[in-house]
This record gives sequence, C-alpha cells and structure tokens, in this order.
Amino acid sequence: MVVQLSSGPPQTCRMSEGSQPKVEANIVVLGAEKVGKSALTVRFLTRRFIGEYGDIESIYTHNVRVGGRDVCFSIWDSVCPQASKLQAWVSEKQLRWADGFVLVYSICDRSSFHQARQQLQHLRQVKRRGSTEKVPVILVGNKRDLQHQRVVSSEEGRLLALSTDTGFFEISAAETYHGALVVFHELLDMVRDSRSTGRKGVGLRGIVRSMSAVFGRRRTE
Ligand SMILES: Nc1nc2c(ncn2[C@@H]2O[C@H](COP(=O)(O)OP(=O)(O)OP(=O)(O)O)[C@@H](O)[C@H]2O)c(=O)[nH]1
Repeated sequence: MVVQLSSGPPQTCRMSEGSQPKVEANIVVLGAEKVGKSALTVRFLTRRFIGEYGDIESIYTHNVRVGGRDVCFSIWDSVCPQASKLQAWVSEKQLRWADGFVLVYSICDRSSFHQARQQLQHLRQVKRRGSTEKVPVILVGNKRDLQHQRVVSSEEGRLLALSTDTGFFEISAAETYHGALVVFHELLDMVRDSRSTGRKGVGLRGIVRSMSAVFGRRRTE
C-alpha cells in the first residue's frame, strides 16, 4: 500500500507561484531494511529525528524554496519487500515515476551495502521511458554517528559511487538535518541538470562533489 501525504499545508505540485513555474521532482528513496530510509526522509521533511518509524510505504509532498525557486518534492519512501531482501529491487512503477533516486545503506551493515551495489547496477542497466540516459542517483551511507559499529569504509562507498556515475554522501540522519538537506538538494541539482542538458548522471561536477562529500564533523542545525 502506498499512502500519499503532505508535509505542509495541502498544496498541489501543479500550482506555480510568482513568475517562474514551480520545479517538480519525484524522488524514490530505496535501500535495504532498517538502513534509515524513513529517518532520512522525515529529517528532510520536518528537520526532526523521531527514532522509530512505521513501515508503511508513503509518498510525501514537500514544498520548499531552493535557490530562489519554488520546488515541489514528491518523495516515495519505499519499503523493501521481504522476498527481495538480497536482490536488486526497484519496481517498474518506481522507475516510470521517479526523476531521481536516493539509495541508502547503513555503514554498520555490510549486506545493506551489498544490496545497494546490486540496486545501483540494476538502475544503471534499465532503460527509462525509452531512453538510454542514466537516471540521477545519490548513494547515501547512513548512521555515520555509529563509528564504533562501522563495517563499510567511506572509501568503499566513494569508489562505488565513482564507478557508477553516482553522487555520494555519508550522513547521520540521527544527528543532523544538514546531511539530509544536502542529499535532496544535490539530487535536485542533478535532476535539473539532466532535464536541461539531456545528460543523466552526476558528471564531472558531481564527481568533484563526491570526493568531498563525507561529513567529517558534527554540525549543529
Ligand atoms: N544511530 C542511528 N540510528 C538510525 C539512523 N537512521 C535511522 N536509525 C535507526 O534505524 C532504525 C531504522 O530506521 P528507519 O528509518 O525505520 O529505516 P528504514 O530503512 O525506513 O526501515 P524499513 O522501511 O522498515 O526497512 C530505527 O531504529 C532508527 O531510529 C542514524 O543515522 N543513526
């Protein structure tokens, strides 16, 4: 079941305000079980970390201003089906709907990194809307606050991202809002780039960003 929700006052993405049309971006958040997909999504939507989240698959609508433009994010917080725990999994419906993907793993869970690798390979192989162009993807290593439980190094994440033309960040949804903000804003940039140039993927600018994408310091909100 997919539930559609709005994080703010009821609005529709079809509206535009001011002289410039509203930018719309459909984002699917993917990843293995319990890696923090909902925590990352809720952080971005509300700035808060509430600790425990239900496992209802939801699409949230979030209207914000980014760089002087009104943006409407529709964010599909997906649930990994039990049957595909160790498989690359993304539905045809998600592929048709999404402008971009956030692919989350936990730095404390090697199998979630393995699953992210498979999902990335899958996303890089599929054709979208009859196109051979690459869909924008950001790879996110979450739970960076749990350094003592880390089993996936930053370098492994960064290398996987570089080898698949993908953005990359390590964050802690539990600790800061900033990481979630940067993930969604960077993906928005990639979506807009891909629309304006027809070029999908992270490109040179994104690769340079990937190299400095690991958040080493605790930041306050
Ligand atoms: N320490 C720490 N815990 C986190 C972080 N993000 C999420 N968690 C915890 O990890 C657990 C799973 O988080 P969820 O956001 O529900 O993960 P999910 O991927 O949406 O889970 P499912 O949809 O059920 O597969 C919860 O207990 C969260 O509190 C983080 O950055 N650091």
